[in-house]
Amino acid sequence: MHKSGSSSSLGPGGLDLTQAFFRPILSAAPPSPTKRHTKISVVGAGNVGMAIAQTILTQDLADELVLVDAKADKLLGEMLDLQHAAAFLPRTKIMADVDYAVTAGSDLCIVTAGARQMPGETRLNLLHRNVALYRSIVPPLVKYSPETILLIVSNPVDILTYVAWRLSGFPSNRVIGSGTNLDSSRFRFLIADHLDVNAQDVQAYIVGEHGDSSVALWSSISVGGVPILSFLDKQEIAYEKETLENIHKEVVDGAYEVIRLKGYTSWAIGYSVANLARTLLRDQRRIHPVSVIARGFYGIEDGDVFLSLPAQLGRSGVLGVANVHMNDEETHRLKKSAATISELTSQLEI
Ligand SMILES: NC(=O)C1=CN([C@@H]2O[C@H](COP(=O)(O)OP(=O)(O)OC[C@H]3O[C@@H](n4cnc5c(N)ncnc54)[C@H](O)[C@@H]3O)[C@@H](O)[C@H]2O)C=CC1
Ligand SMILES: CC(=O)C(=O)O
Repeated sequence: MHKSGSSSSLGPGGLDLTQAFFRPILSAAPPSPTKRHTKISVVGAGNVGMAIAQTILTQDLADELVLVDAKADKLLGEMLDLQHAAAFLPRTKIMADVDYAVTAGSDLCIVTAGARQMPGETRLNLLHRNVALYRSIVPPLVKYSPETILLIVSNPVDILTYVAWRLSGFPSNRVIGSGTNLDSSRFRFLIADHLDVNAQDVQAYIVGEHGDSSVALWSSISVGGVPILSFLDKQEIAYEKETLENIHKEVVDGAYEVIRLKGYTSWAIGYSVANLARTLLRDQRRIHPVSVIARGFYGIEDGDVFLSLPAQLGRSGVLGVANVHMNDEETHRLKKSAATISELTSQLEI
């Protein structure tokens, strides 16, 4: 099966309909493309893959969007359903196939395939099932797109980013996990809700594991450029540490709650990953908390552990890690989070 979204320009009897509708303008030079052609592949056409695909389409981030999944009928159905929205969307060629050849020449490959959590189950529980899948997913992506950036989403995302890095043989700047970009959005939403401000004016990071051992960086939070905790201290406005802990707990519990209620999470991760795709492919050089190789940063000395740090991203992938202020407690928690991931990573044979 190799299905494509392009319609043929040949009418009945081989008539070229393009020529019939449009007469070419007389021009000495052939028209030159105005922007670089961008191809994004999404592996896994489940809840998460499709939320990402639809956000990429509505935000006009790709010229070609490819879907790959193991289930041929589901894949074809999803492709047709998106193609049928063509009249309402920016022009994008949508293709789908179970064969990875369709992904050839991708600028960005986003991997969402894999088992997901059942209500109450942790992300780390999915590890062995999803490592097995990655052995059949990463090598063909690399074969067909040796220059691509791999953006890993399946859980446990930090360890699978390490697995993808090892299986791909890519330099570490081209293998990124969506990490706590999503947790940080949940965090910003909750802070904004408490203060009744716009979440886009809240600068706040969650770092470490995308999961239970994540770390909230309270000491560097600012709203509209005002550093919140030092402002409260200076104004002698009392706040309870417990209130802060509860907000972080709400972030950690957020995914469990959505999974309990609707069975899976999808919309927020769709926006989170589209946001990363924009920064990477449009070379925006923005800083995102995403899963990167962490050794050497913030006192982390554990092996080849991947976890989220505030990283600057651009067209070549990870450009660097920002030196955000952390107090001693935050640094300690980050190192503990690294140890949790490192222990599991070191048990894998890749
Ligand atoms: N990093 C993050 O922030 C988030 C990660 N996730 C993770 O994303 C993953 C996907 O979640 P959902 O889309 O809800 O699950 P889903 O069950 O709806 O979709 C998974 C898809 O993977 C496909 N698949 C399975 N094996 C495959 C293979 N070998 N090759 C190609 N496709 C294959 C399945 O056919 C299915 O369509 C899970 O691991 C979940 O935990 C979910 C939300 C947020
Ligand atoms: C499922 C998951 O990892 C999330 O929504 O955060």
